[in-house]
Amino acid sequence: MLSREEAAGRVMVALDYPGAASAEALVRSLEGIPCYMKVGMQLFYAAGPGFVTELKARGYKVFLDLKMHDIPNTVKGGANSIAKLGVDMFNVHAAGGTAMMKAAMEGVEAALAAEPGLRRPLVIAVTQLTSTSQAVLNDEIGIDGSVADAVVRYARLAREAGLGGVVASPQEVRLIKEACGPSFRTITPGIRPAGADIGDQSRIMTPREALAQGTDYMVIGRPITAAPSPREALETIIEELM
Ligand SMILES: O=C(O)c1cc(=O)[nH]c(=O)n1[C@@H]1O[C@H](COP(=O)(O)O)[C@@H](O)[C@H]1O
Repeated sequence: MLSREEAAGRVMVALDYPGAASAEALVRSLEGIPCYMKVGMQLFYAAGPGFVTELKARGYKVFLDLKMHDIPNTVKGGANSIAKLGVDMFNVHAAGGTAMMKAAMEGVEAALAAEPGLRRPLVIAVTQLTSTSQAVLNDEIGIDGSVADAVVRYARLAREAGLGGVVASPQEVRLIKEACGPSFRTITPGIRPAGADIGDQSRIMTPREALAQGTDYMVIGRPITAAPSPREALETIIEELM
């Protein structure tokens, strides 16, 4: 059983908006609910780091979702810059390999060494995007085997590189925890309350199902942001988790 506060803390609201004004309106509509805020590419590329530091200054937990995937030296520099923003969590693509993920950790360590007192962010790796189906993985991308196998392989790499968790669908949470241990965090998008539009997601579960799998955090965007009342939609999800 989760308390209301614990349940809210498991939800990461995806602020997928074209600019600061619309994102700010959503943040204001959820005021007082202790959920995580996720800033992704659309908002970050438009509003910049100022929006992130502003959320932190107002006491929000922030997941900066920029999914870095580049050569190790570049990712090290990117991770260094992100760590200096004081975010709680950020991600890279596990497909960049162990050297790239280790470089991300080095970038964080360098930032912490340069600025003692900086918050240590949890660095996580994206495994297989939750929009990727089994058929797309095998027939289009050309990776053989099951999605779950690919996800677990990436999760093991991320753990070996010293990362704290992975992004995957809730359908793979149990296998990830088995392979990497209970304290290795799972962050799961692909969350759809019963009856909600699936949209471009492929590997989905309801909030309650995802929680039952043992997920640590669930990333939820449109089921909240596109609802007539985002606050009511979030409250309903929180109730479902309690
Ligand atoms: O890293 C992510 O957050 C992410 C990884 C992934 O595999 N799938 C995925 O949907 N996401 C993000 O999670 C959010 C899901 O949004 P909705 O589909 O609107 O609930 C979006 O902001 C995506 O960018």
